[in-house]
Amino acid sequence: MIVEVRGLRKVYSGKQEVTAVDGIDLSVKPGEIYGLLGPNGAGKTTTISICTTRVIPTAGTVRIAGVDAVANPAISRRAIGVVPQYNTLDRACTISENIYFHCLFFGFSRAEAKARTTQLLDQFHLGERTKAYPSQLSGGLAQRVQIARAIAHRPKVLFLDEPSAGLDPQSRIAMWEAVRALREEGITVVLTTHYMEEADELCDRVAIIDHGKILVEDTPAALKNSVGAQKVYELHLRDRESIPALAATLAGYNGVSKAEPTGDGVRVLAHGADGLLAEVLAAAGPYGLRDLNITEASLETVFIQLTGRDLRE
Ligand SMILES: Nc1ncnc2c1ncn2[C@@H]1O[C@H](COP(=O)(O)OP(=O)(O)OP(=O)(O)O)[C@@H](O)[C@H]1O
Repeated sequence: MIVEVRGLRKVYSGKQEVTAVDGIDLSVKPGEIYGLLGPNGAGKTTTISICTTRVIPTAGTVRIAGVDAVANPAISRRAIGVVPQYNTLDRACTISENIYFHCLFFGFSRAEAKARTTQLLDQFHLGERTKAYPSQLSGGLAQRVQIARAIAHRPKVLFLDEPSAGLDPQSRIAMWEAVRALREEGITVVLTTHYMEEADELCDRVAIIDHGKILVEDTPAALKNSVGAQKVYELHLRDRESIPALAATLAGYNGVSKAEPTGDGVRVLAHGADGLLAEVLAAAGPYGLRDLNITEASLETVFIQLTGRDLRE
């Protein structure tokens, strides 16, 4: 395992103590893209900050490529690259200088730093903007420069904290492609996200995290399979008093793996029996069916099943 986290805890002290990370264990295999998926405040950033030596844990251990990151932060920093949640490019330097000085900082000679900078500018399609300053870049471009800079010293593991926060959909897809290319190069990637599509599309394995704990961890496909349904029907009803009765009726239908009351209706997890939708509609009609939303079972469905909450809440 290239990243091994055991019994990790972080309690922030202050007027009110906050337990941000509450006993996390995780193991990341070399060459995989590993995602921590969870809502805001789940403890993702704190976990990554400890792994990248920026926050000291209250308890627990982190080993990166075999090195104890808490006891030997300076050594383990050579093995990791970090792209934090916010743009940390040096605004007084050009794109090219940001990468070049990073290389010098990690002990490259001037000639090596120059060659590595040229190579990265080319690899990340930044060649036309080498003399631009960070303030002149779009969010997507700045993110690309941050990734290029983070891998300049050839780390084994790249940590990305919410890499697509604030990116438009096109830049997000470009970023996914850049991250997949890093996996091809043999770089292990650990990222945090609260976008279930991102975890699903990009990650080889995902840990769902909430209130500082990992609830489940597996491949996106296995996590979705665990729900035991392909489709989710969200029924919104006018007559709220009858919701429990309707949920109980629907739960007995052939092809329904679960039917549960929600605030204003019933959520039906269905595993694709022919004609089921028509039966559900017929049953819900008398209760004042206001709206129906049908989606594929997703990591969001997994999260809702585990916590009773929406990822976005
Ligand atoms: N420096 C700090 N001091 C006190 N509390 C903190 C500190 N940093 C984070 N927290 C709290 O710890 C909890 C976990 O925060 P963390 O940033 O790790 O979560 P997150 O899942 O990354 O969420 P986000 O995506 O919003 O950053 C939150 O309740 C947060 O308010």
